[in-house]
Amino acid sequence: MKLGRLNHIGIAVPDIDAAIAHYRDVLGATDITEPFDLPEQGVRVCFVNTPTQSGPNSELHGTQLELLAPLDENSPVHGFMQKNPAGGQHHLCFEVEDIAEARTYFESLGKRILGPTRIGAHGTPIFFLHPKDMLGQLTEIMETPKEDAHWSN
Ligand SMILES: CC[C@H](C(=O)O)C(=O)SCCNC(=O)CCNC(=O)[C@H](O)C(C)(C)COP(=O)(O)OP(=O)(O)OC[C@H]1O[C@@H](n2cnc3c(N)ncnc32)[C@H](O)[C@@H]1OP(=O)(O)O
Ligand SMILES: [Co+2]
Repeated sequence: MKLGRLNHIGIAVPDIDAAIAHYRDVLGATDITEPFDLPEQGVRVCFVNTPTQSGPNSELHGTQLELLAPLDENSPVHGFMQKNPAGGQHHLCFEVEDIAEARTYFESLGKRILGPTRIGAHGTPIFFLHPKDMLGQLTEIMETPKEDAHWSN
């Protein structure tokens, strides 16, 4: 399996509107998407796109932050928020060419895969690897979008 780009950094937050105001007003983010609910994933989510090195007006954005708030106590983020009420870095998401091949690969290594492969917030297949098997880092694996989606308002 070949590791692809770091697609996004997942950040859990208690209040997504307050978090948007923080990234906009404190950190000066200019490319933040409207938040939306993903009930099947138990989260409310939005993306903060940072500019590329070539400046904020280029077509492709730089590193993307995925802000996540739990929808209810059944959310997979709920337990994390209980332990980290202020929120914080939640997961890393790496891209791969072929999600099925990647799933077989990690299974062959005995890594715990959390739930079925499903469509994530970027509209492509994802799965998660247990943090205890990944040096304490909850790791999302995502199939590379066929054309790089530019997430903006
Ligand atoms: C909308 C899709 C979007 C996308 O990109 O497309 C997303 O990224 S959605 C993101 C939210 N969804 C998920 O995170 C799904 C996978 N996560 C899970 O299944 C759970 O969160 C799980 C199993 C990782 C943890 O669940 P929970 O906290 O309820 O279980 P435990 O308390 O038993 O935790 C076990 C153990 O792991 C530690 N832990 C929990 N979360 C994290 C984390 N984010 N990073 C590192 N470690 C984590 C927790 O502290 C426990 O450790 P212990 O030493 O036993 O206390
Ligand atoms: Co994610």
